[in-house]
Amino acid sequence: MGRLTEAAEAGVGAQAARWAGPPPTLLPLSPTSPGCAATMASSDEDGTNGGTSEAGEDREAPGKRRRLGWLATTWLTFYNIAMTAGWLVLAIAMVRFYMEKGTHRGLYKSIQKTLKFFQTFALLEIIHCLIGIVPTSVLVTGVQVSSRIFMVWLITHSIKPIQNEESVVLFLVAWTVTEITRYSFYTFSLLDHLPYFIKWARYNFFIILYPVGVAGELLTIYAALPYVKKTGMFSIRLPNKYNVSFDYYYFLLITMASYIPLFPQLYFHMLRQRRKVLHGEVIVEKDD
Ligand SMILES: CCCCCCCCCCCCC[C@@H](O)CC(=O)SCCNC(=O)CCNC(=O)[C@H](O)C(C)(C)COP(=O)(O)OP(=O)(O)OC[C@H]1O[C@@H](n2cnc3c(N)ncnc32)[C@H](O)[C@@H]1OP(=O)(O)O
Repeated sequence: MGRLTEAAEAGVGAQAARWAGPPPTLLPLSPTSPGCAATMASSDEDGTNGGTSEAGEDREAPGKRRRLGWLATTWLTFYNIAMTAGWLVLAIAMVRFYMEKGTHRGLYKSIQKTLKFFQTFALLEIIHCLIGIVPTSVLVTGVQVSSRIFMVWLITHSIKPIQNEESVVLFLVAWTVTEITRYSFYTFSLLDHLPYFIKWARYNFFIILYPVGVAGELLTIYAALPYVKKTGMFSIRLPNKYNVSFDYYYFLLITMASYIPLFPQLYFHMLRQRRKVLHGEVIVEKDD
C-alpha cells in the first residue's frame, strides 16, 4: 500500500494526509456506487476532521448526506439560511446602489454594516469545524475566514481613503456571488433538495471568482500601502516601555506575500472538492 503521511491538505490542514509513496490513483466512482464507501475516509485525506462530530453522526459517501443529530442539522439549516439571506440582501443593495447612482463611489459605505455583520458571523464556521459538525479542515476554513475578516476590519474598515477603490468592488462582487451560491448549496443539501444548477454553480463559479476575489483583495491592500506608511497606523515604534516594535506596513507586505503559498492550496482544495462532488472521483491508496 502507498504510504500516507500526516500533513495538511495540500499542505494546509494538519489532519490531512498526502501521498509520500507512489502517486494516488483517481477512481471515477458514481456517488451512489458501493465503491464510494472508500470515500468515507476522504475527510481524512482531505484534511477534514471527519468523523469527530456530535453524537449520532456518521460519515457517508459523497453525494449522500452525513447523518447529523437534529440539533446540529437545525442549527446549520438556520445558519445557512441566515447567511444566504444576508448575502442576498448585500447583492440587492449593491445592484440598487449602482443602478441609482451609476458609480461605485460610496458603494462600500452604503453596504458596510451588512457586510461586516455577515462576514464576521462567518467566524462560526471555524467553530463548526472545531466541534466537528461540518467535515471541513479547521485550517482551510481558518485561512479562508481570517483573510476575509482581515480584509473587512483591518483594511477596508480602517483605511477610509481606499474604500472607493475599484478593487473593493472586485472582491465584494466575488465574495457575494460565492457566498449566495455556497450557503444556498449547504441549505438545499441539508434539506435534501439540492437543485443540480446550485451544485454545479458551487463547484464551478469559484474557478473564476477565486482569482477575481484574490486580485481585488491584493490590489486593495496594495492601494492601502502608501496611507499606512504615511500615517504609521497600527504600528508600534521603539522606544517604548515594552521594548517591542511592530510595523503594519511590513505586516501588509508579508500578508500579501503569504497569498502566494496559501491561495493555491485553497484553490486546489476546491478543485479536488469539485472532482469529488461533480465527477465522483476519489483518491484511494494504491497497492505497490
Ligand atoms: C490575519 C491575516 C490573515 C491573512 C491571510 C492571508 C492569506 C490568505 C490567502 C487566502 C486568500 C483567500 C481569498 C478569498 O477571500 C477570496 C475569495 O473568497 S474570492 C471568492 C471565491 N471564493 C470561494 O469560492 C471560496 C471558496 N471557499 C470555500 O468554499 C470554503 O471557505 C472552503 C473552506 C475553502 C471550502 O469549503 P469546504 O471544504 O467546506 O467544501 P465544501 O463546500 O465542498 O464542503 C465540504 C463538506 O462540508 C459540508 N459543509 C461545509 N460547510 C457547511 C455548512 N455551513 N453547513 C452544512 N454543511 C457544510 C458540505 O456540505 C460538505 O459535506 P459533504 O461532504 O457531506 O457533502
